[in-house]
Amino acid sequence: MEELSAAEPDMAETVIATRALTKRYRGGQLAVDGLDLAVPAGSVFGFLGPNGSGKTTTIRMLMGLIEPTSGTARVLGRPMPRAARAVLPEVGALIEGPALYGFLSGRDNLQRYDAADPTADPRTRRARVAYALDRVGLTAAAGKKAKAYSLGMKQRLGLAAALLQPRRLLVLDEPTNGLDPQGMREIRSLVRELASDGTTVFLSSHLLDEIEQVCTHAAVMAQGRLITQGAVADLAAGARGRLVVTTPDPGDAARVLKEQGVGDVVVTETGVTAEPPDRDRELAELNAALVAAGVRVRGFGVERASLEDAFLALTGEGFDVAG
Ligand SMILES: Nc1ncnc2c1ncn2[C@@H]1O[C@H](COP(=O)(O)OP(=O)(O)OP(=O)(O)O)[C@@H](O)[C@H]1O
Repeated sequence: MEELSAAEPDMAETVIATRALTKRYRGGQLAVDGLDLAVPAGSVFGFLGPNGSGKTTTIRMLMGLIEPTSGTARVLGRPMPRAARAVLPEVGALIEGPALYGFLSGRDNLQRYDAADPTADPRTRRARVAYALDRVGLTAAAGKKAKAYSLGMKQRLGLAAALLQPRRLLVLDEPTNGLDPQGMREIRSLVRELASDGTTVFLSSHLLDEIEQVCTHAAVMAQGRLITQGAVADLAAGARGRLVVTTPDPGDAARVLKEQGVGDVVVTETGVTAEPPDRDRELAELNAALVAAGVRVRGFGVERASLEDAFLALTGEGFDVAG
């Protein structure tokens, strides 16, 4: 039997699949360059990249809002934009902030939204709206005018609109952009809840730690190209962690580690970090060498690699959140 290569994931289990997807804007800007994306069913998939890396352009192609210059995109197994009519009713999307009427209450906004859907039965509208409000925790504030909502509440109302119908896939473009930490937490826990019901969630973000906290899978973009994708745990495991020594004697600690041949020794506020040795035995020896040299070691160990470490290892540069 022929084996499937990594570039040909099992379509049945892949909710979003693109092949060499490319977008060159009229001005000549190559915004997305040969993208092969594979989003597994049931995942919370983080689409990560600094501003301008091509995330929104990709999402707009996936939703059939713009045509790719070349390459293909399949969403829920169907080609986009050709099958947009059949596919989009099963996709809830929150792109570039929700369009809301500030003078209407949250509830009335949802009523209007639901009424605009020709497939939505007016007799069950009230129940659908009540359910969606409850889902995003806005029942108590449903009667307030949307213009009085905080940014986080507006964002949740936008999500409620996406949840009026049962969806197999949710596509959220920077859902926590501009929110305060509390608002970000609310959206994150909502995303987790939705995912636990089996909905695949595809969300873009320029925040590494956000992806790490909420996503099972991720793809990393830079300048229109895919750098890597896969399970978050695997991505992070691909990078080595850091040796972290907590000590009030960082200068001495750094000197001893360098003498022991340890690479990339960096003095921090609380001690020293460095490249970890390859074997555990060497780790114990390093600790012994520090103590023998009179360094007061308060903490010593290897910290698990983060997605940021993985990104650094892949690109050789920091993740520039400002783009
Ligand atoms: N309509 C357009 N016409 C021409 N160039 C565009 C257009 N939209 C985006 N671009 C350019 O394409 C590149 C990718 O932009 P895109 O918005 O897809 O990135 P992004 O990762 O979503 O960033 P952001 O988070 O800032 O939206 C950028 O260089 C941008 O300037």
